[in-house]
Amino acid sequence: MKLLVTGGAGYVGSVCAARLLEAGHEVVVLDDLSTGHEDAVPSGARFIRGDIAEVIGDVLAEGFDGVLHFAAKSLVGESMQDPGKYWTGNVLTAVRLLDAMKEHGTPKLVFSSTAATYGEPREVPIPETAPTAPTNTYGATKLAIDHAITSYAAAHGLAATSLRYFNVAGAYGSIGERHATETHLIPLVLQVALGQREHISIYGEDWPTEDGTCVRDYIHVLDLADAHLLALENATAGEHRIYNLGNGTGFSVKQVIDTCREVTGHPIPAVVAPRRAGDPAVLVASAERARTELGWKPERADITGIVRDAWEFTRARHGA
Ligand SMILES: NC(=O)c1ccc[n+]([C@@H]2O[C@H](COP(=O)([O-])OP(=O)(O)OC[C@H]3O[C@@H](n4cnc5c(N)ncnc54)[C@H](O)[C@@H]3O)[C@@H](O)[C@H]2O)c1
Ligand SMILES: O=c1ccn([C@@H]2O[C@H](COP(=O)(O)OP(=O)(O)O[C@H]3O[C@H](CO)[C@H](O)[C@H](O)[C@H]3O)[C@@H](O)[C@H]2O)c(=O)[nH]1
Repeated sequence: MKLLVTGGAGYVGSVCAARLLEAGHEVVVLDDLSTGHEDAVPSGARFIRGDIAEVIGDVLAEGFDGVLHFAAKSLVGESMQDPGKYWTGNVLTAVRLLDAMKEHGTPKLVFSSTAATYGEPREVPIPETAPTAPTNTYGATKLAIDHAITSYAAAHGLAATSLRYFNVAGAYGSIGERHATETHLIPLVLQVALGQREHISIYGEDWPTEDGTCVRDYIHVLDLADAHLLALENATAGEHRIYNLGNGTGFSVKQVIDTCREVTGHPIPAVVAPRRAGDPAVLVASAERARTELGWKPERADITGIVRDAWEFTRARHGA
């Protein structure tokens, strides 16, 4: 297939672009480099630098079999302080993309949705049938896009899939997570091991969990990439399917820090800090639907392996 990967200079998009190329697809990456890096775009992909909202019509006019839409603003805190950036950057941009796909007859879409569409869970593990009540603007914009996709699929015959990622982690060789503004736990802990940070702050030790720290479902970015390939293969015209992607196992913040200590051999000082606003205590996915309908099976669920891949990537980038 000839595929457009928006956000293919970012963390998840660049890993997925590399895997799509390996699977024999033709890949064009569209990215404005607002948070991405040109050198993360895999060498076999054609790179177009531009803002989707401005150039998507011209780009899709050349004819594509599908779009994988990773591009987004995705900082939860920023989304609360500057919501306009998220409603414009995420929702308006996605509607422009959907209109251009309709105009140029692009048949398939895979969209990066998020666990943040559910908000505070009422049941754990979280199935796709759980109520969607986002607790932050980022999640609200992703949910709005999911709704837009549902109606475009029904009205215009789009074959669409939303993949709701839980906590993406790990790396694929030299491609990994390097956000200029890093908020994610594992890369921050690894910065301590590198000596770039003195300690890691644990956001709350009084949560209703076994060790008092928040529990999350960490999914290897390569397992995520596999799900994108399966979603492309299994999509049906006129349908919008939604799948949660996680391992179904939760790890606490303390367990993650301990794993990082074990993998890096660094003591990694940790300091207990106040809770971070908007954090649910436990987020764990039920990915049963992806398993049964897509035949997806995460192969790299082991947290030590996930951290090891992230550490190898981080160490190699910093020559440590
Ligand atoms: N990383 C996670 O844990 C996680 C979890 C759930 C969902 N997601 C979603 O997955 C996707 C990828 O996340 P990531 O961590 O790789 O983020 P990222 O910031 O590394 O990548 C996003 C990419 O999109 C590009 N971009 C943003 N707006 C654009 C625009 N208007 N036009 C063109 N390019 C644009 C950026 O330059 C960047 O390269 C996002 O949609 C995010 O919301 C990520
Ligand atoms: O310095 C830190 C950073 C994080 N945490 C904790 O570590 C856990 C994981 O935090 P991340 O920021 O790595 O990830 P989130 O669970 O907040 O975010 C993930 O889930 C969100 C949905 O809630 C979004 O989808 C987001 O993109 C995705 O990365 C949370 O309990 C957080 O409080 C710390 O204790 N200290």
